[in-house]
Amino acid sequence: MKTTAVERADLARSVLSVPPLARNADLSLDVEANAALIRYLEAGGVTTLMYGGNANFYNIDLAQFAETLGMLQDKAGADSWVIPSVGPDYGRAMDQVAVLREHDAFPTVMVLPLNFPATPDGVATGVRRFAERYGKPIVLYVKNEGYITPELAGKLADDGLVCAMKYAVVREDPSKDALLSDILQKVDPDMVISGIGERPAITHVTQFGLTAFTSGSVCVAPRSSTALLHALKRGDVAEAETIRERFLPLEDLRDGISPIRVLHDAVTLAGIADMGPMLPMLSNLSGDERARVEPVARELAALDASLADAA
Ligand SMILES: N[C@@H](CC=O)C(=O)O
Repeated sequence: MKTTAVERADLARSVLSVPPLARNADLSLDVEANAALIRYLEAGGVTTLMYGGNANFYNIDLAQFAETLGMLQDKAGADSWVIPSVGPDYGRAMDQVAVLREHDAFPTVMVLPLNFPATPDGVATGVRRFAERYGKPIVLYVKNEGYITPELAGKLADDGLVCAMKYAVVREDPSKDALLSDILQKVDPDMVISGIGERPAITHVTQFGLTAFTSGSVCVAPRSSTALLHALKRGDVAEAETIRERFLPLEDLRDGISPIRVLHDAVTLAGIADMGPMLPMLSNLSGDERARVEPVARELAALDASLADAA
């Protein structure tokens, strides 16, 4: 596992996968299933694993947070980079520093965005205090308009407290995004990652100059998502658009039902690894929903497997 400090080049090296977390029936960690998903991603060329929303780190308790860090350190490949998440609330994030000190190998963590009422000044202060206590620059996750101002985000970056920003404000038309434009006046685009999967990734990279993208559906189709990243890097937008199309049936289901729940069960239904039950406050798909997701997930995984066969 990568243990060295984050460099700009690290961000663009791989699609930043955002995997679900596999659990046994009693909600304990299913180590073998998590390892199987990690191996599936790595075999598809994905070496960055960010455990955040799709793994429901929002609701993980402190003991299982520690256990998960140990498991990820143990199961990630030698060249892989694992980014766990902390928060989303301030007190919990500060408490998690003690656990991170016992698992000091991780180069950074992402601070999850809080849905409870918050102010930009309060968020900037909370992130600053967390990063100072942690002692390493963090990944700032901007998911909503008004969460933090471009100026405050830029100040955190200038002060060396932020090594990357995950930008995930959903827009009807991602090419029209005044907030992102303003952020890029204050934060180096090399530090900013498109954070909403394959759908807006091409626009974010080609029009705004973002450095790479995060994806949940990469956990079903790692080769395809990696091919999309490579196409973008060599400027082949037409090829990138063609690859992106493959993801839209699953992304449509995710957006229509629940991005996190559909991904969790899609990994199971595609036969990649059994993710098991979801940690409260989330729950697995209904029978009807599973019936809609299964063929789509299987088709995407099969398409991805055909890329391996062709290689
Ligand atoms: N939310 C996006 C990207 C990850 O954060 C996804 O799940 O595809």
